[in-house]
Amino acid sequence: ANTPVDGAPTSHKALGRLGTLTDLVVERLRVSDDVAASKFGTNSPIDDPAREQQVLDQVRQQAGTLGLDPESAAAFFRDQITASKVVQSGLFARWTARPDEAPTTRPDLGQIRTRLDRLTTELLGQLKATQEVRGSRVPCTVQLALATGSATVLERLDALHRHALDTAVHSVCTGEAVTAA
Ligand SMILES: C=C(O[C@@H]1C=C(C(=O)O)C=C[C@H]1O)C(=O)O
Repeated sequence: ANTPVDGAPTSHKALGRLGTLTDLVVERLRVSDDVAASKFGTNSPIDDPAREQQVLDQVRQQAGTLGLDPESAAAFFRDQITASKVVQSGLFARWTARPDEAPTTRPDLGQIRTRLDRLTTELLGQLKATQEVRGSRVPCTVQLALATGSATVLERLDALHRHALDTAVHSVCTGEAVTAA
């Protein structure tokens, strides 16, 4: 599926019925690189509880409109937030240890958050679209392994982003984010 993010088309890459969902999860992790670049060397902390609350409020509201259980959707997004902070702290550590690898430009956090808000809507759409397959535990586990495995190869994820991806998808098949309202 072609999902316009930031005006630019992104092509569907990861395989199987959870491929598009996984692509969006990876996209959000990549945006976390930009978040880290916007905060590194500034007073902005990696942890921003007020912003997290705003993200989760948007999630609960839009989930309800879609007929997804708001708390299950919020649980999925708490994992996305945890995964984003895994990426951010990993990159902070990397850039502190090797300043030559640190970003030389500082993107605007406000613009990045607008992009994250659009990804929230797209991710919720995919939670809705995958409700059926996510509800069947064994097929879901197989599809998730296929999607994350192919995304890891095709997107050339490094160890940090692979670890963050595992964190981000860990409740996809557990029923946590599955239930209809
Ligand atoms: C991505 C950010 O960093 C953290 C992660 C968040 C997220 O994944 O949505 C929200 C707030 C921060 O705790 C941010 O500050 O926007």
